[in-house]
This record gives sequence, C-alpha cells and structure tokens, in this order.
Amino acid sequence: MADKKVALITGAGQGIGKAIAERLNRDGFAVALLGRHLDKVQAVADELNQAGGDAFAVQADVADQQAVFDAVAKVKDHYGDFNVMINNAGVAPSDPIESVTPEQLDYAYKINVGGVIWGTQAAVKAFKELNHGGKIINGSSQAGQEGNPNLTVYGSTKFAIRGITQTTSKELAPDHITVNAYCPGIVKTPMMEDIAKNVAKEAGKSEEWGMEQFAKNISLKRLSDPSDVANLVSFLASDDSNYITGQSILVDGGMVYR
Ligand SMILES: NC(=O)C1=CN([C@@H]2O[C@H](COP(=O)(O)OP(=O)(O)OC[C@H]3O[C@@H](n4cnc5c(N)ncnc54)[C@H](O)[C@@H]3O)[C@@H](O)[C@H]2O)C=CC1
Ligand SMILES: CC(=O)C(C)=O
Repeated sequence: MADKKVALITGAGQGIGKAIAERLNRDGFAVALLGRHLDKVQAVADELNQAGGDAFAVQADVADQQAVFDAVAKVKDHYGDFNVMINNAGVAPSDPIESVTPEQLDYAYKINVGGVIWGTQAAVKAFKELNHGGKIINGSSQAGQEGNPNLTVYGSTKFAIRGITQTTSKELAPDHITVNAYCPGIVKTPMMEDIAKNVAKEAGKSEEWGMEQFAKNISLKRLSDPSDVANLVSFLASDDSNYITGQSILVDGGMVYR
C-alpha cells in the first residue's frame, strides 16, 4: 500500500489536466497521468519525477471503456492503492447549431460523457477492491451551467456531466465515495485557443476578437490560468471537502452566478 494517496488525472498532457497533476503532486499525492498519447503524458511525468515528485504515465482513450478499466487497474497495481479519480479529459467542438454533424455529436459524447462514465465505473471498481471509499472529480464547465453560443454540442456534454455528478453522488454515497465537479470559465489552454480561433473564423474576425467574446463578462477582468482550476481541484481532492458531494462548483472569475 502506497504511503501517499494516489490520484489519477485524465487528459493530463497539457492545459488544466497538467496543472492539476502538478498541484496534486505538490500537495503530496502520487499522481497517475492518463492521456491518449503516451509520449505526452510521459514527458509531464518525467518533469514531475525529476523535480522530486511521484508520477506515473498511462495511455488510454477515455472513450474506450476497457482501456479505462485497464489503465485504472494498472495504476492500482503500480501504487498498491487508489484514492481520487479526476475525469478531466474533454474535447470542444465549437460550431453554430446549423453545422453540427452526427460524427461531431458522436465524437464529443463518447469522450466527454462516455469518458466520465467509464472513469467513474473503473474508479468505483478499484475503490471497492481496496475496501475503502474515494473521491471522483469531474470536469464540467461554465458552459455546463449557462448556454454559450456556438457550443451546443460541447455545452450539452458539460450539462450532462453535472447530471452524472449529482446522480452518481447519490448512488455512491453508501460506499463512502463522494462525487463533485469543477466548472471553469475561460482558461488559457490549447482548447480555449482553438475555440476562440473557430468562433473568430466563422465571424471573419481575429483570434483576439474570438477570445474577447468569451472574456468580456468576467467580473474579475482577467482570463483564468490553469492553476486557478487546479486550486479548486486540490480542495476537492483533500479531506477538507469530505462533507461535500454532488456539487458542481464554478471557478470562473465571476461569469455565471448561481
Ligand atoms: N480551457 C477552458 O477554458 C475550459 C476547459 N474546460 C474543461 O476542462 C478540461 C480540460 O480542458 P483543457 O485543458 O482546456 O483542454 P486541452 O485540449 O488543452 O487538454 C485536454 C487534454 O485531454 C486529452 N484528451 C482529449 N480527448 C481524450 C481522450 N479521448 N482520451 C484521453 N485523453 C484525451 C487531450 O489530448 C489533451 O491533452 C476539459 O474537460 C474541458 O472541457 C472547462 C471549462 C473551460
Ligand atoms: C471551453 C469552455 O468550457 C468554455 C468556453 O466555457
């Protein structure tokens, strides 16, 4: 049994997932980094290990149920324990409603919604085998709390993740498993840059204009760094959040008020 708690973060090769891995490693967790491309998550794990941390890279596509189960089992075997599952990986098609295709719908739902469901199932199996509870933390979005133009498909997956978070929190409470979600705002990552580019292209404007469309209603008047999101996930992964379950918490600098 590991002397540290073990957290697995999906989509940990860049952006918010990478920031979460760095933060939890600093918090004293052993971190498993899951990504579609092993070289990318391995590079982040190497960085963390060279800095004295404890990181382990695993390859899986979160849309593939068996691959996710295999990855979680591998992490459990590697560390001898498993405590926190962070279903962070996601993709963000950003097109007007009239351009949505069946392929796009299928792709986004299999990764964003399927990935959370398979990640939850695999984590529950591992927690039960280890005879203890655990924490499941899901990546939703402010776009899962409020409709955003051009994000019908993406936003609907993020609304679904809030629903899954509520439902599974009730189902899994008797097993001492909590389930919560984080809802970031406009975070400076490759995903957000792509969205801003697409929306700007559609309108025949610059990428800066695209980002401004999303950023103009932030009360704190700055875009989010991935570390802002990692700060919330650090709390949700810690014992300080033990009495919180079923919640989807906004970390958006004041965009959406609930
Ligand atoms: N950047 C933003 O402004 C916001 C992001 N989010 C959510 O936060 C999460 C992380 O977003 P970012 O870091 O911005 O995105 P990103 O695109 O920069 O990074 C996502 C990572 O997930 C990986 N990934 C994608 N599909 C995968 C799959 N099928 N299997 C395994 N790995 C996969 C990608 O390869 C990439 O490394 C996503 O769920 C996103 O929807 C939520 C609100 C705002
Ligand atoms: C990418 C995302 O989740 C936004 C714009 O809220």
